[in-house]
Amino acid sequence: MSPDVMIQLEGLTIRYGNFHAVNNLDLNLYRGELFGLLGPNGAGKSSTVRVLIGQRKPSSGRAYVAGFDVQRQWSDVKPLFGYVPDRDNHFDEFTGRRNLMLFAGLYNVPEDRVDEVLKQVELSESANVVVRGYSLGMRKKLLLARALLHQPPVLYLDEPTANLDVHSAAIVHRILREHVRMGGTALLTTHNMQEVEAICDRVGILCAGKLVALDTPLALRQRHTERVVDTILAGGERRVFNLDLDSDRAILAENLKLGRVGALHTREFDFHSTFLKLTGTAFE
Ligand SMILES: Nc1ncnc2c1ncn2[C@@H]1O[C@H](COP(=O)(O)OP(=O)(O)OP(=O)(O)O)[C@@H](O)[C@H]1O
Repeated sequence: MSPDVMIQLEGLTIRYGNFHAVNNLDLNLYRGELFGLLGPNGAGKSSTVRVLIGQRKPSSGRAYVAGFDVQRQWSDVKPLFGYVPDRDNHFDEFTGRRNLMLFAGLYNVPEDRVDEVLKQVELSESANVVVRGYSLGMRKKLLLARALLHQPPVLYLDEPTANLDVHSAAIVHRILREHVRMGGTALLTTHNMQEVEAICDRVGILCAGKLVALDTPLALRQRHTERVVDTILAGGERRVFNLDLDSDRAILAENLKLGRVGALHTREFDFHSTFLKLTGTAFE
């Protein structure tokens, strides 16, 4: 294994009964990489993460973190990651600080680290408020603070910015980018395509348990973008031309030559369109 590989999935297969939720997945994640695992509902993202956090055994195949086998060397793997689940499990009747103190005790982390992570996620002012009074966004940030406590090299995050306002989402993004800038690895699942384009170094798109795309968001967008222009022709007719089709290009050129194009707008295809195209065609 290359020293830069932090997480390695080898032929990972997860079955529920006869149903393949994840089917023979090979994937390497590197140090210093923020990786987005994408896919429609039911694609197998959470099942994959469940193996990595030790909640589920693979039906076949292997998962390694820093060269340690997740099944066979769990005690070496466990301290290497922090996990932000999609649903929180805080002690509601305790303050934010007390919640973190409990975990600091479990991880043998010095108490001043608690105030550091509270500051990092901008929860210092609410540290002494009971969690029952926290908003959904504050709860999520408290989960991230907990995952960061023991400064693990790997972070797994299940939809880390769901329910967060723009400001809080920006805080999470900044923390994740900082984590990978310092050589850490982050694996996040998300349905937010803007987030993917904004912060992910690479993405893998799962569809029905199989990897259908793996690259940088930009490369995927460039490779799969349809070049489409919307026009309004003389007489008010609206027409869409696909520049990847010879026939459409020829008709558009002819209309331009005859001065019949009143307005022309090139569509900006974003990563959202790329995702829909990749996941849609994968079912065909
Ligand atoms: N415990 C389980 N028992 C049976 N089937 C399951 C179980 N957990 C997941 N599945 C099925 O496995 C498939 C993959 O589920 P998984 O939760 O991994 O998908 P996902 O990509 O995380 O979806 P989402 O985006 O909705 O969270 C789905 O069809 C799901 O119904």
